[in-house]
Amino acid sequence: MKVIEGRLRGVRVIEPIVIEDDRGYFMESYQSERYAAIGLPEAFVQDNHSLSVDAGVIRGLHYQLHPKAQGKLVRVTAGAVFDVMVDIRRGSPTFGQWEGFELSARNKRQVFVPVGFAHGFCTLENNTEVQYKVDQAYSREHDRGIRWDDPAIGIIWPARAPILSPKDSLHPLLEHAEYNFVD
Ligand SMILES: Cc1cn([C@H]2C[C@H](O)[C@@H](COP(=O)(O)OP(=O)(O)O[C@H]3O[C@@H](C)C(=O)[C@@H](O)[C@H]3O)O2)c(=O)[nH]c1=O
Repeated sequence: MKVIEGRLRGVRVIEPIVIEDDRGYFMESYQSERYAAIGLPEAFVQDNHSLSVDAGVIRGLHYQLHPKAQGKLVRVTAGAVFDVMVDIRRGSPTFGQWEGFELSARNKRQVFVPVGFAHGFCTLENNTEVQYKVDQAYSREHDRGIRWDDPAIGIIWPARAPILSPKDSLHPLLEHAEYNFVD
């Protein structure tokens, strides 16, 4: 597999080896020893799967506070997204900066989003399915968000009038958000 380091420290893009034959293809989408060897968590404890019916849906920017902070291994199994992560580790030289990657069912890329990042994505196609592994279970009390369009972050999203959940349209700006990650 090919591993590309992100610009923001700890972010990784993984391109699995895809073995094609007359029937289609086979790939190992996760293998604990190999993924741990490139710096990912030893164990993931929950798998998530979401469907967004429309292109132009933005989900994010989400994170869980310590002690329930999550690392996430994200991939797309139908459709495509622009996947974004924002560094919110206090003291990080890249604090407040973002990075984004296109993930699709076609390119089979995976992104690892470490603890200390807010994460979100914008769907690029109808009926997009995102699947991701997390290394801490969901905790509603620790779940937090930052506004997708915070001008201080300045994410260039591929949608002008995105479709948002009511919750996601009400998140605070980064300067008012609660987070407890230290670099
Ligand atoms: C994330 C999550 C949500 N839920 C519930 C809460 C709610 O009733 C329903 C939908 O939740 P949300 O609106 O938060 O779902 P969604 O907006 O898809 O949230 C996800 O967004 C992406 C960008 C992430 O990074 C994920 O970690 C997660 O925060 O599912 C769980 O039961 N377990 C979970 O792990």
